[in-house]
Amino acid sequence: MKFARLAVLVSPRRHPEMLTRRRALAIVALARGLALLFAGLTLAWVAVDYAVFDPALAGRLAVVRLIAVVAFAMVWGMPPRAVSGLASAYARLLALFAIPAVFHVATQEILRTESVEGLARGIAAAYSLVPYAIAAGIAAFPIVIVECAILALLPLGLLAGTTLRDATLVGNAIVLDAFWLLFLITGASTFAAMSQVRLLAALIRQATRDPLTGCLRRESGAELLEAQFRLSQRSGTPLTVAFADLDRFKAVNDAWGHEVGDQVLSAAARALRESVRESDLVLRWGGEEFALVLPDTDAKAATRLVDRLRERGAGQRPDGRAVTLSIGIAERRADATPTASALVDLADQRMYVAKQAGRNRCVHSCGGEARIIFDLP
Ligand SMILES: Nc1nc2c(ncn2[C@@H]2O[C@H](COP(=O)(O)OP(=O)(O)OP(=O)(O)O)[C@@H](O)[C@H]2O)c(=O)[nH]1
Repeated sequence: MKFARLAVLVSPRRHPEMLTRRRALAIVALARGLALLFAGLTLAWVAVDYAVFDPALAGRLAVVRLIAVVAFAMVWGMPPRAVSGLASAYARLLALFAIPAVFHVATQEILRTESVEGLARGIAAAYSLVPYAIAAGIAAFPIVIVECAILALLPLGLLAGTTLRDATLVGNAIVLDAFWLLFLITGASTFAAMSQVRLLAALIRQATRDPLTGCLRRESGAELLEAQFRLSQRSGTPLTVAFADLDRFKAVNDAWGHEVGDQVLSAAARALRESVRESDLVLRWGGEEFALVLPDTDAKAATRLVDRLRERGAGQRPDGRAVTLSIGIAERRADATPTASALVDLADQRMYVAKQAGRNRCVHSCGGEARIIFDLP
């Protein structure tokens, strides 16, 4: 697995915007669903308590349960857009996990002073399993290692709290077993949670990437370009689009067939992807055309991309000749383009100017010089 794909499972800071958005939506939906389920189960269990405990004890437990039910209902009903994106998802997730934690502390406090026998003892023992249930709950969410580790502190803290309160339990083999069991459940849950992230990332990748070139599909890329354009307008930062088109690509297909054409196209796309920064976007605009979106980059800085491309090359045709590209560059502020599509159109027009100037050229401004990209023998 490539490092970038592995990093996606470790920290949310390495996630592409699309994955962050989908993950946030999934976490919120799952948290709401589980909150509703737990509210129902917590309420229904009041009847079990009354059936096995004496009414005074069942009554005290019922008060705690009713408070938990209200709290779960609040998690379910939290307004979805109170905070945007992952922040909203985290708020709901933490609230959902905090409720059983507080419930556990309160019910253990109540049960600690009671001596119960028979079936009641069995039911009372179930109350001490809440930390394991919390650890298992991690598995329900598409979350990464860092997030799992933070959530795992809750059940760990609860178990440690129980142990430290009773000095006779410290170092006790049964308690050590309990910790091992908790680590085991947490490990399995973390693995399940990460698998969900991986699946989500793969599905998003499949839906948004062009399978031949690995570049963003035009539809999904255009949505991200729109977002970058608005961001750049709001923050006043530059935004450049470089429109690149392979030169005389039809001749490759005609001479060596479509399969070889596909290989040449995918090698050129790889060269483009490897020449941009990680924060840039490479869209397959159509056929052998690519739109490179360079946030926080002005037209002058974009020439560095052309320099990197010159050094790296865009691949070779089967006859050994270098594949060349014609590139048009436009920048939102300098070219005063009012919309994202106007920015792409201008870059596209300049790409045609580069074609007319003899191909293998890059054009930056209207009426500007068409600079040669690759030095050909
Ligand atoms: N193999 C392959 N060919 C493709 C694909 N998409 C588009 N093409 C081909 O790309 C070629 C583009 O041809 P033209 O638009 O004439 O452009 P060109 O030959 O590159 O010439 P200039 O752009 O003027 O330098 C066509 O033959 C398309 O069939 C693809 O996914 N795979």
